[in-house]
Amino acid sequence: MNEIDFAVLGTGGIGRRTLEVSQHKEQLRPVAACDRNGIALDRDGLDVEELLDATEGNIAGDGRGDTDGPDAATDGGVATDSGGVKQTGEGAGIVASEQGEPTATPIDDVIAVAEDLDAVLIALPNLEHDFIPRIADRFADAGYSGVLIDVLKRSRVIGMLDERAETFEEAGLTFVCGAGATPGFLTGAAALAAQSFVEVHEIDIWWGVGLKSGYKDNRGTVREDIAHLDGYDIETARDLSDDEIEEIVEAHDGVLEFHDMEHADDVLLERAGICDAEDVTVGGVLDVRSDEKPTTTTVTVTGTTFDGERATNTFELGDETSMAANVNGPALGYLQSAVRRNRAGEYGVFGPAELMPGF
Ligand SMILES: NC(=O)c1ccc[n+]([C@@H]2O[C@H](COP(=O)([O-])OP(=O)(O)OC[C@H]3O[C@@H](n4cnc5c(N)ncnc54)[C@H](O)[C@@H]3O)[C@@H](O)[C@H]2O)c1
Repeated sequence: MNEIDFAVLGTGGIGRRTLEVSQHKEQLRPVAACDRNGIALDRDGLDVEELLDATEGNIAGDGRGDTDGPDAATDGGVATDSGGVKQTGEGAGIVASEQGEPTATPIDDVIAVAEDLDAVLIALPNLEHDFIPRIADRFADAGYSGVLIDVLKRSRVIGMLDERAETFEEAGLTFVCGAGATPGFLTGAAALAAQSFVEVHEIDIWWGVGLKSGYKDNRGTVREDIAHLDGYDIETARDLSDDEIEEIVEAHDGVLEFHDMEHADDVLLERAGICDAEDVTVGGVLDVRSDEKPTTTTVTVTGTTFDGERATNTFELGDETSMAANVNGPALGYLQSAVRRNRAGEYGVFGPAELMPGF
């Protein structure tokens, strides 16, 4: 496959690792990356190592994905150090890199060079449900006709993207939604595990993540997960200060357990025709004090075979595989498949249960 030039929107806990994992994929060339405060651009390929060094422990933002302002892209503000985040160089995030330029309009700046891009991976926080759909609108309005791919989690966003399918088709845009680990990798695994059956009764996704780098380096991820705890929702989670988040983590001794999460695995499996959304459950355990997984990530698919046997197929991840590996490997794998589809003239909205990721 020909080389793929891609951009990453958001270089926090996920986006930084996207860039790092892409270094292991010959055909992928990261040429643009932005965060809330800045943008790095190089048509010959970013110096990923330099960018990662400059942003180590130095992520611009508070995990909110601020959408204030007239064009709803960024507040252009400067992140503060309130969460104990080390600031290296001047300013926060990408602007600390030699390649970074400050900007008040990072997403617009990527859109301005989008005609040179084959794909754009969106690794932005998602505490406003229409944030990513609105970003997609802006790429489509600007005439972008490549791949957009996100790692968002919430079920209700998928419908908002589906509503835009016709617009994407007309624009020649291929959108892959929910293409991280869960939803994403594990949704795809469930779709594959379902193939033994003629009827699927139940799909259970149970994940374990150990993230010693904690809230300060994974702000969007931890803030959004807290929204699933009893007594919280995305509005209350969005309003929490960094200190309040650290207090919640402290109150749980660093281990947060979640049940019945609103993860889009359910609607993505339903739209792929595998089972009803209500037959899918997602839960898991996040340990922000240790890199060791607190529980093994498992997907179980229970169904009935054509000859009447009821059985459960199980897919399990190795405990040594990190969240960064299980989100970014698949996200880049789906990105490659999506570029193939796009080049073959297939446009619209796809979910991770509908295409196999490339390697
Ligand atoms: N599907 C999965 O399996 C999976 C797993 C983990 C995380 N995620 C999702 O990935 C997303 C990112 O999480 P994270 O922990 O990397 O977040 P983070 O807070 O560490 O990083 C977010 C990045 O986005 C940038 N940003 C925020 N608002 C912006 C704006 N308006 N314009 C430009 N840049 C902006 C920030 O500067 C930062 O670089 C979250 O939505 C999280 O839920 C998905």
